[in-house]
Amino acid sequence: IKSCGNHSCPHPALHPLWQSPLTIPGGTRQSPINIQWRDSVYDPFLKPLKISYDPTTCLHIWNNGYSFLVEFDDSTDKSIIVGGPLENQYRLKQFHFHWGAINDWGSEHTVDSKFYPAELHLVHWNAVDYPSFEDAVMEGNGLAVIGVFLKLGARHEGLQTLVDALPAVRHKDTVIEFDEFDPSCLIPSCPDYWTYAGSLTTPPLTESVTWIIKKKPIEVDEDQLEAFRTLLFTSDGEEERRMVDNFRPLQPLMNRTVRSSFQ
Ligand SMILES: NS(=O)(=O)N=C1NCCCN1
Ligand SMILES: [Zn+2]
Repeated sequence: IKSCGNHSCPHPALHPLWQSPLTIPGGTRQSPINIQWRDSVYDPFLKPLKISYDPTTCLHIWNNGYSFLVEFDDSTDKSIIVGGPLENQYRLKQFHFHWGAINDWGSEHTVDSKFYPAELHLVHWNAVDYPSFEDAVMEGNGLAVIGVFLKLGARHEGLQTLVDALPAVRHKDTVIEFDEFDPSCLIPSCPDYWTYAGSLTTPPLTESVTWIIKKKPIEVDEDQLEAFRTLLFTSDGEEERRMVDNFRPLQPLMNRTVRSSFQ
């Protein structure tokens, strides 16, 4: 995607960078969506989600010009999730965040039309059926993304390890080694989640994601959210553009039902 040039940016949801021309033409299962709590359907056959991450699979943290992401060695089944709505196990590839310029918005999914100030995505791929992440990205059951909402509250000690590394990846395409991090510290212990069939929310926007959205948010403090907002979309030497409002507009639900794991 080209940078959006230097026009004044309208409301983030209208920002051309995230606008519909990039939606897969004829898309019937695009993400993100608004989760209307009362329209979600309790499914008693949904299993608890089982998460087992090995912190030694953590590789590096980098700024890819959309977000900052922590990438994992996905050459083995050391860091996986299984259960929940999933038919088999999925390998952790990376996690990243989406956030706003201010605390009134920033998440990609909304709950009863409420935005959270940020949202964490843990991206996994189906290594049982497909040989690589790149292959899985093209398949309807190729990916599973856990979404966790961030709300303003107490400081999150696990997140602080990440926040402390952000100045080193301030510019697009900067990377630092990052190891021994267990992202399960960022996932609420409450087992409740919603799940639905959707898509990636950044290119290639493919309709390959089983979304698992945790009902309970994690709490982070104002300084930690502000640290996200010190990152840049731009490379070193370019005119600085703050990395904020990196969330895609809500997409139509169309013929989909959101299931809940709880009553
Ligand atoms: N925000 S998202 O849906 O996770 N989008 C992604 N696009 C590229 C691969 C990883 N994830
Ligand atoms: Zn994301």
